[in-house]
Amino acid sequence: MLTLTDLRGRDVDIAAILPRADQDISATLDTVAPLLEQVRTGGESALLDLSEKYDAVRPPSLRVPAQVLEQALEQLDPVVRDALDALILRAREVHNAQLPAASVVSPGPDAKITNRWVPVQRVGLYVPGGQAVYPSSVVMNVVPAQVAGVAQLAISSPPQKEHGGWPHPTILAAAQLLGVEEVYAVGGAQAVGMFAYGVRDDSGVVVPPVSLITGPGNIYVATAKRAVQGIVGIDAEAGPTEIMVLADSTAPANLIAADLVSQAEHDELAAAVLVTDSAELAERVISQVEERAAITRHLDRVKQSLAGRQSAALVVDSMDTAVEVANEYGAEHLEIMTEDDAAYADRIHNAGAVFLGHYTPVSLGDYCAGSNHVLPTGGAARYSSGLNVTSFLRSQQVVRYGRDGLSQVAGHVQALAQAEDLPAHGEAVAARFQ
Ligand SMILES: NC(=O)c1ccc[n+]([C@@H]2O[C@H](COP(=O)([O-])OP(=O)(O)OC[C@H]3O[C@@H](n4cnc5c(N)ncnc54)[C@H](O)[C@@H]3O)[C@@H](O)[C@H]2O)c1
Ligand SMILES: N[C@H](CO)Cc1c[nH]c[nH+]1
Ligand SMILES: [Zn+2]
Repeated sequence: MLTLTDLRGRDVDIAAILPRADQDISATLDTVAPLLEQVRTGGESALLDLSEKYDAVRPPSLRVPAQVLEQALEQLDPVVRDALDALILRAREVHNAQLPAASVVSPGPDAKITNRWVPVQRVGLYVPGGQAVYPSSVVMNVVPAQVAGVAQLAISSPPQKEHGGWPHPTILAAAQLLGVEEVYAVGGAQAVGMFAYGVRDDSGVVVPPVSLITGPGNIYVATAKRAVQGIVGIDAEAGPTEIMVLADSTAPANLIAADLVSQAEHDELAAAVLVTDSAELAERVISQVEERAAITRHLDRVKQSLAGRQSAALVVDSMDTAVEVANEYGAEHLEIMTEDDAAYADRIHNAGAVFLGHYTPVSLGDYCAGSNHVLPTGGAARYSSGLNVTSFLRSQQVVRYGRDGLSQVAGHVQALAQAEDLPAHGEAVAARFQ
């Protein structure tokens, strides 16, 4: 199932041997582009047709009525409600601390630059719901958006045949718990298209377009987000889940196996990777993974994920090489289980989030650590962050110089305008003193 790749003694190009799925975003663009075009040109009826095709149900309407949201919360299992309350509390505390402060700088006399943080006005939050149910992703999207001060939040999640064509009731209950009233029963690439282009009919706007789309999803969702980037902003490409465990010979094989299987159950395309300098540990992990995978509830998905090209146990010459591999891979989640986790963590540049020690499994971060579980995948952790409060803010500079302030630098502006052969720039300054 999980294959051992022994790289010891081999002089390899690390980037070339990294385990990655065959079906990535580039390979999926051809499938997703026509769906987006169908939504752009066909509006509401196209969205309903696509739900029928991909979710096997035509929802009663795009928007979920208020009473359906209210009823979902009323009927929510109290144990799940307690868990959601606990998650919301921790997530709010963590995300409140991320709010950046404004700065005011006077770089000279009679000169002031204010750097302020302005929330995006309207955002579309995607909550997955194809193979599993993700109320936790409601919280992970909504809490940072609310802390940032976003005025309009809209959620979209796939319609469910067993629930009358509405998104799963636990997702609706989580939305209601957080006070989000605008919820749509649309999934996949079509939901991304709906948010990006908006929907109009003869009587006017049905769904206003958003400025930013955030949230996780499968390969179709992540691909659609890449495709609409530029029309709208996106948080990051947060596609099929990845876990990499960086471990030395001191690590417990049973816990590593449990964590690899835990993330493999998300999706056939999920990636579970171990990188270690201990062949003996790798062999023990592989055998424990096999035992667990054989009896786990979603064994078909798990087996496909572990057998796919994206999953592997990599054995390398040294822990230095293991760190190099981890940085080159840029995992969504990187667990570190070594004799000195903090020291290894200091050497990690590229990872969506880092989980240290035996008591910090990724599934804790998925649900209740307080950290955000919407994280970049496919190597995007090299340049993107996990979802956070600043994902919903823009830095905006407000500039004010007075007459004295401008006169101090007028000569420099003239000199640079001449040097760039843009004399009208200099003349605009000179005009103030004529
Ligand atoms: N990176 C992160 O932060 C993060 C967090 C949570 C979950 N995830 C990932 O989210 C994903 C959830 O996936 P899911 O499938 O359960 O739900 P989903 O809501 O992401 O996807 C379901 C939608 O996919 C579309 N779809 C399915 N098959 C299709 C096809 N052949 N062609 C076009 N569209 C198709 C359908 O429209 C359906 O509504 C998993 O991959 C999981 O690993 C990632
Ligand atoms: N592991 C996922 C992030 O890739 C998040 C999640 C939600 N529910 C369970 N897990
Ligand atoms: Zn998970």
